[in-house]
Amino acid sequence: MKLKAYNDGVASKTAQKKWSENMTEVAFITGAGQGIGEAIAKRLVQDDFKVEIADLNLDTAQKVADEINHQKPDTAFAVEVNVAKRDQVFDAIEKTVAHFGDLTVLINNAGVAPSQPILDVDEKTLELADKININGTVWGIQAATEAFKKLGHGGKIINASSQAGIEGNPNLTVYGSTKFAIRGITQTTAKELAPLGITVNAFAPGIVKTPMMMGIAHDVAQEAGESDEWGLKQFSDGIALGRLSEPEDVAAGVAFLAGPDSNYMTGQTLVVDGGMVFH
Ligand SMILES: NC(=O)C1=CN([C@@H]2O[C@H](COP(=O)(O)OP(=O)(O)OC[C@H]3O[C@@H](n4cnc5c(N)ncnc54)[C@H](O)[C@@H]3O)[C@@H](O)[C@H]2O)C=CC1
Ligand SMILES: CC(=O)C(C)=O
Repeated sequence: MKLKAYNDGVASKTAQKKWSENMTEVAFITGAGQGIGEAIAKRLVQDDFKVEIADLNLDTAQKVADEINHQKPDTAFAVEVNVAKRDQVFDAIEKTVAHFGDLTVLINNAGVAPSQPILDVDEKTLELADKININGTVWGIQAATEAFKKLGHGGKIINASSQAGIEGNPNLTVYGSTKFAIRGITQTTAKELAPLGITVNAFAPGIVKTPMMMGIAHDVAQEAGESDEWGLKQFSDGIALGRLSEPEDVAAGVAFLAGPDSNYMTGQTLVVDGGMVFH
């Protein structure tokens, strides 16, 4: 009975309709003011999406939106949001629907990545990472689900995990635990929301050239008294494809999850890491 409900939900008429009638796709992307989120926004606009550039930093979000609108007018809109705050996430998603008239995809991309040896882990760091990476994802899923229900159609939710959420990385106990949690949240909500025609998937990047990764490499290097270059090498050695990831590599995987070719996928984590972890 339950299985049937899941299957009916994923293949529901509303969800199918949304992705087969060439209607406007609208994606809300958190942490889109820089790095991977920015690349996702730019890629989705190429794929004919309208995009909400949601970030804690309104200046960078506005800059990304301006760049996109300059290339393709009226396709991007910036909004300030702290994903750790439930009310702000709901407000920002309501603003998106008010601005674009719809919401079809949520990308919970915003995150922070503290790096500390286990004995240095403190309450404040653990709580902050959980609030942003885990709670922020839950608030996003709730707010998008409410919006999809009000709009009368299904939708797609895509969450940022990491290779560090599939295999443990030294010094990343705090960060890695949040990224393991994202895969759990993705699986449970995929089952729970399938009857509403909502799919939930995650993406797991490897070592991506963004300000976040440069910060982690720096912290690890400081800890060992080595150079930043050495720090980066600790993470980049062992990538089968022999190069670090560009944000655009990840955006291509996310575009697949956001588009119709992934309609029969839910609860999965797409690893885009150049061959680091194999599961
Ligand atoms: N860079 C990498 O190598 C990898 C990154 N990831 C994940 O990909 C996602 C994006 O990472 P990057 O682009 O590298 O990070 P980044 O640090 O370069 O950019 C993150 C963006 O999120 C925003 N942000 C931070 N806290 C926020 C909050 N409370 N509310 C709203 N926005 C907030 C920041 O202002 C920034 O614009 C993260 O979830 C990260 O954990 C996963 C695997 C590897
Ligand atoms: C930042 C990150 O997700 C790593 C190192 O896997």
